[in-house]
Parts: sequence; structure tokens; C-alpha cells
Amino acid sequence: MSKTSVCIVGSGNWGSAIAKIVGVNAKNLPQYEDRVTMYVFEEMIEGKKLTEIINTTHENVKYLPGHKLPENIVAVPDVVEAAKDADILIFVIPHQFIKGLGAQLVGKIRPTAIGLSLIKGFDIAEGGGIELISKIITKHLQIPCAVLMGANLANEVAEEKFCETTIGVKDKKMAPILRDLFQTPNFRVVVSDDVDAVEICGALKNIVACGAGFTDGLGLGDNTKAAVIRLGLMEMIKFVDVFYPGSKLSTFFESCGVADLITTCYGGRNRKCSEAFVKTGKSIVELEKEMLNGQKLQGPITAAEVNHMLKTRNMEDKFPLFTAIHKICVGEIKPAQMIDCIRNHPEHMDCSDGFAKL
Ligand SMILES: NC(=O)C1=CN([C@@H]2O[C@H](COP(=O)(O)OP(=O)(O)OC[C@H]3O[C@@H](n4cnc5c(N)ncnc54)[C@H](O)[C@@H]3O)[C@@H](O)[C@H]2O)C=CC1
Ligand SMILES: O=C(CO)COP(=O)(O)O
Repeated sequence: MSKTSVCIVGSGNWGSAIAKIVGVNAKNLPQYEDRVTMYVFEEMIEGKKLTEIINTTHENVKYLPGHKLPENIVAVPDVVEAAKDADILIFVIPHQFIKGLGAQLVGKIRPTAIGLSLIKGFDIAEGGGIELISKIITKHLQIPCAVLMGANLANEVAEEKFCETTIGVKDKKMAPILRDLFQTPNFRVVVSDDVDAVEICGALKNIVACGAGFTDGLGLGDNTKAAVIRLGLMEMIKFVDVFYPGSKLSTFFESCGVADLITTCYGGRNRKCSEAFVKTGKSIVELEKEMLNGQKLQGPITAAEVNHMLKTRNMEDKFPLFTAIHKICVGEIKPAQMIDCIRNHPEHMDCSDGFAKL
């Protein structure tokens, strides 16, 4: 039987950290081809191509400096060349680039390939809704697409600190294949069949992380931040309940849910830049450029995507935290107004009988 070949589509901070895991597992597991291709959006670093640097020094010096990638990870600047022979395509690029990159792959990949999206975010759908990134991949490339989401700050994963992750996949045959490709003693995989909810958790928690960052920037303290996190979680649950009915509440207790929400609200880039947004008064775009050295924020764009949908459906007031965060990001209201927006949150008003309801 021929071996399974893997391509990682993306090589940013998370793409490079996951390449460390996938490279080692592909090499050690007999069912996989040793060679794993990694699509690299080419750029010049001090006069040298990033792909050449990665293939000679085995380090992504720009997006994951200080960590060696396994030597079987091969950086390829042409996405079609990287992906054309792969049986498993791991998508891990900032979500705003998926449509453009996906378009280049149409008709150029194996029809039997399977996809796995590690991308956190949405796209705007026709008619004012949102579209899940995994669904965009399936629609355009005609392949099934599972998801992997979790409390997985890339630098900590690269340092091999213990964490958990959630793989959302419906096909029972695919589940062990994907789990084995990612699982390590320090990266524990739990598989869920609640695929949409797993993916939506990953996208929405980035919005809440911006709120946590605003709270930090305002110096409001840990109780306020905990309230923002809790109300954020409640809006995440409500969002899934309203727009993706039939999902399971238990999914929010997996790594993709509450754990990712916590880690991002304390240690993520969205939090960090949002704190600086309050403290410096600079725009999100300026801060992303200044503070992240080419890495990208997903929270403010996701907040805009969600707001577009809520506005179209006249439901902004049902999600006051998501709405306030978006309005702060685009300068419509001041960060200090966030707390006013959530003071009378539906979570405080809905319990007329004295009991909170879920
Ligand atoms: N960094 C992290 O800790 C984690 C990130 N994620 C998610 O993974 C996804 C990818 O994130 P990262 O790997 O951290 O990326 P990143 O934030 O490091 O973004 C930089 C990457 O985007 C690429 N890029 C820039 N312009 C591009 C273009 N026009 N077309 C294609 N690529 C372009 C750069 O070459 C670089 O590889 C995001 O959705 C993120 O939310 C998920 C878990 C952890
Ligand atoms: O998704 C993440 C951790 O799981 C990373 O969050 P940030 O993009 O805010 O750094």
C-alpha cells in the first residue's frame, strides 16, 4: 500500500509550530511518507529567500525563531507544487488569505485528498451570513475538511509544554488517522464529532480576547476581565445555539472551548494588541504591524464578520459584547464604553425568576 503524504499549507507562527509535531510523527509512523511539504508565502529576509533559509537551517527565522523544524519538513514557495501530491492537506494560514490561496488549488490537488483546517476565523457569506472556513475549503476544493482547534499558543506548543487540542471530524475512519498524525505525549488530542461548534469556538474566542485586552488596557482588574470572559463564553454558546442549532453544550468544555478562551485572553496576540490599542490610541492595523513582525490578528476581522451578520439580522443587541468589541476596533465607540454596553447584558436580564438559564 502506498504511504500517505502530507502537506502543510502555511508557515506562520502556528504553521511552523505544528510542522514540528507533524514532521516528527510523519517520520516515525510507518504509514506516512517521511517528506512533508510546507507551503511558504515567499519573502526575503536580509537578502535571502525564507524558503531557502528554512531548507538549509531548518528554522523559520521570522515566524518561529529559536526552534528547529524536523529536516523532513520541506519548504516550497509554490502552493500547487507543495499540495499537488498530498493525501492530507493541513490548512494553517491567517483566515483572510484562504479564499485567494484556495482558488490557486482548484483542480490541482488529489480528488481523494482530505483537508484539516487549523484556521480560526470566518468569511462573509452571500446574504449577510458567515461561512465557516472548513466549508469554504470543501466547497472550492471538493474535499472533506475536518478541523483542529484548541488552547494552543504556538510558541508554547513549540516549546513542547503540555496542552490539549480538539479535532472535529465526522468521519469515523478519518478520526484515528488525524489523531495519530498530531498526538504526542505533550499534545493530547480529543476527537469530537461536533465539528461546526469546534470550529466556531476557535473563531469566536478571538473576539472575546480583544475584549479581555481592552479590559487590561483600561486597568480594570481581574474580576472585570473574568466577567468579560464569562459573558464572552455565554455569547459564544448563544451564537452556536441560534445559528448552528443541534450542537452540543459539552463541546464548550473541550480544549477548543473554555480552555482556548482562557489561554487567548491571557497569553494571545489579540489580547496583547488590544491592550496596546487602549494604552497608545494607535489603530489596530498600526499595532499589528509594529508589534507582530508579520504575524496577523484574527480577532478584529472576525468581530467585523460577526457584526456584519448580526447587523443584517438586526441582532446586535442580543450579542452586546461582540458588538461593543467590534465598535471599539473600528473606532465607533471608546474602549471605556465597553463596560456600559455589557452592564445590562441579556445574561443579567434573562433570569426574571432569579435563576440564570443556559
Ligand atoms: N499563532 C498561534 O498561537 C495560533 C494560531 N492559530 C490560527 O492559525 C492560523 C494561522 O496563524 P499563524 O500560523 O499564527 O499565522 P501568522 O499570524 O504567523 O501569520 C503570518 C503568516 O501569514 C503569511 N502571509 C502573509 N501574507 C500572506 C498572503 N497574502 N497569502 C498567504 N499567506 C500570507 C505569512 O507568510 C506567514 O506565514 C490563524 O487562523 C490563527 O488564528 C491557531 C492556534 C494558535
Ligand atoms: O489561537 C490561539 C491560541 O490557541 C492564539 O491566539 P492569538 O491569535 O490571539 O495569539
